[in-house]
Amino acid sequence: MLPNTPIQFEHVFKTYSIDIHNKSTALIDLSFSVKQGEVFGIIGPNGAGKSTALNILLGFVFLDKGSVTIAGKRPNSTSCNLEVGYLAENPCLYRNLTLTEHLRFAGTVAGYSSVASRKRIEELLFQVDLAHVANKKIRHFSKGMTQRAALAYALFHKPKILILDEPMSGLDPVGRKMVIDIICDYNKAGNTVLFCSHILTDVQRICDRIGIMNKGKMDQILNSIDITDEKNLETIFIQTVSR
Ligand SMILES: Nc1ncnc2c1ncn2[C@@H]1O[C@H](COP(=O)(O)OP(=O)(O)OP(=O)(O)O)[C@@H](O)[C@H]1O
Repeated sequence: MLPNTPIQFEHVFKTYSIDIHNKSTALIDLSFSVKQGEVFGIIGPNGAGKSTALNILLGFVFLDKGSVTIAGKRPNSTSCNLEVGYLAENPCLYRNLTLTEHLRFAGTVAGYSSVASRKRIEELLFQVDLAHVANKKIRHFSKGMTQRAALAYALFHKPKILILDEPMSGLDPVGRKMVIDIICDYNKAGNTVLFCSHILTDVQRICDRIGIMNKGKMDQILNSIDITDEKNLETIFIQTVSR
């Protein structure tokens, strides 16, 4: 069972050292939480600290001060990794392996038997609509197909929490819709989603709550239900980041 607050940032600070004299401040007192079963979208201008926040949550980057929990545990602990799926902005799949080979590997890592793994692969190929290219090498995939393949890989172990960095970037409208539908289906099954994106239309369409990050902190959190249309979100965004 996941806690009611599967993701929590409390007063998180992060500064990168660029060289011996220069530092770059990414997060300044970042606090927010994501509730069980919601889709939470983070938007914000370039350099606001969105990727740094996700990287800390996944344990790729260490925070300087504050605390972060995911699935009630410290980032990157073995028990929390079983609950978490992650899709990077530019997923690193092996160009010379097929999608089936990737998924079989995910099954082995997740401890599935070969029979259970075969069944799960079939389900996922159907879900991401890639059964027809299951045995093609990833290097022959388009950007949209690669994104869906990576999503299948991230979902293999049925994580309760899905983290996505710019999941729709670079996709055409059909590819975007497919990825959005997969995320929405996954959420309807009771799972929690946190993602960051620059595409306000998509954020508006799929999120329960939207956090606007600016200059390393969470400036405000909006309930999607209170935003009448996409223009409205754009206006709030621009007002927030130009303060
Ligand atoms: N590895 C790094 N080394 C040094 N500085 C970094 C590093 N990663 C990020 N930064 C700095 O931290 C700040 C926040 O960057 P971050 O990538 O988290 O922002 P972002 O909101 O994800 O931006 P974008 O929308 O452009 O992806 C920026 O000033 C950036 O230059």
